[in-house]
Amino acid sequence: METIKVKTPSKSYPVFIGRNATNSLPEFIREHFSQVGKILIITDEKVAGLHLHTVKELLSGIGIPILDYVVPEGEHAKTFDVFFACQSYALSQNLNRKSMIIALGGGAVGDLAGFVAATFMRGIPFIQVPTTLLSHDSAVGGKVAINHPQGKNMIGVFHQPEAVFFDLSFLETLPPRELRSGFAEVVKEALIQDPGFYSWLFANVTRLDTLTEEQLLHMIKRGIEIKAAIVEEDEKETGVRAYLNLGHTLGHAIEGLAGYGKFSHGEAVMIGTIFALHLSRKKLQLDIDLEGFIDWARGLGYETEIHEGLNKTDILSFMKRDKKVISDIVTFVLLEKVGSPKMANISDSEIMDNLSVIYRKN
Ligand SMILES: NC(=O)c1ccc[n+]([C@@H]2O[C@H](COP(=O)([O-])OP(=O)(O)OC[C@H]3O[C@@H](n4cnc5c(N)ncnc54)[C@H](O)[C@@H]3O)[C@@H](O)[C@H]2O)c1
Ligand SMILES: O=C(O)C(=O)C[C@@H](O)[C@H](O)[C@H](O)COP(=O)(O)O
Ligand SMILES: [Zn+2]
Repeated sequence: METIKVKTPSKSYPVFIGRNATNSLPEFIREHFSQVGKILIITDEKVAGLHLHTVKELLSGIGIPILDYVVPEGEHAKTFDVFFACQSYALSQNLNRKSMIIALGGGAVGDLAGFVAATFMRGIPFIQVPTTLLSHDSAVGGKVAINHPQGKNMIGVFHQPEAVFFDLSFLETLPPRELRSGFAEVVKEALIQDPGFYSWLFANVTRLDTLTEEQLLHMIKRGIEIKAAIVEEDEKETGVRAYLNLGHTLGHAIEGLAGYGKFSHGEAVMIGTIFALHLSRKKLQLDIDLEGFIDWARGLGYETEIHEGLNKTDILSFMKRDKKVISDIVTFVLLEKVGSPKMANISDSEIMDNLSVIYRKN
């Protein structure tokens, strides 16, 4: 099993990665959280059917009552109503400040359960047990949130987990579309920080359905190392952490405007990344074979364009509420080189002019 240590000003914690990494969860809780009175596992309907019994079985011998609360899948979990229902359930089961939450699922579950943990009685500990490729990104770094109809992750806090157990065996049940969604965040991490890793991905990953466990482990580990290093330097996003938002300015707008679920998070981020690469070429003379990148993305099954139903004016208005906006100017993460990101203010008219590159031509 691989272990990566994350050290932020508010908390240091381990990330365990490997097949059956969750086998070490009972021992970790016994060793570090023996005083915990109750554990609440928050998971979604799909993951509950697939993996909840395994985790509950593992924890059955630790002598702490284990409860579970099952929420809807995907972005449907990141709503105020579901958040409130989790709090109500926790109160009805007499959880208190000596309780702990386990987030079992993908990024949506992790974001929701982490926010429930951060706010229940002003904050209790939680452990991330990610089950998607994407959640190598979401489980690390402590951004936890729910959505508002006006934007993604608008209501949230920073609340670091006590540990992350990334069990590769859970990925075996992941549908191809979810693998694709997660791979977009791997590409993002490579683009912002590691040209060698990016070249490796570009040369070696031409299909997502034939990835070996060794390849998956490599990309999850390297992705987490990159994320952890950035979060260690800037836990609360006052500076470099914003680089992890490459592709997200437009990505969040596409996700939100199309209706959550139409594009998965990673699918939308991939289109946002293509737009950011296009702007980077134009504004910062980024030397990249963008057409080759787009062909690669298409070959992996990504949509690389959007249709007229998502109109430019709505996209711009949505992006005006992005958390990186400064004095009403939309700020994008661009690249000077692969591995060298830079923040850039882009005027509304420039955004409108350039958005045409991501519209379907016929
Ligand atoms: N906090 C952060 O730093 C951060 C980083 C990246 C993304 N995010 C958020 O994460 C979310 C996207 O993450 P995600 O794609 O993992 O979300 P998700 O939790 O919605 O999972 C995607 C789908 O896969 C299913 N699933 C999960 N694990 C499975 C498994 N092992 N086998 C079969 N099906 C499984 C889920 O039920 C769901 O339908 C978005 O809300 C995004 O905003 C947060
Ligand atoms: O950890 C971060 O910082 C990120 O930006 C990671 C992103 O992949 C993730 O989607 C995050 O939730 C976006 O945050 P937001 O602040 O733009 O809502
Ligand atoms: Zn993301």
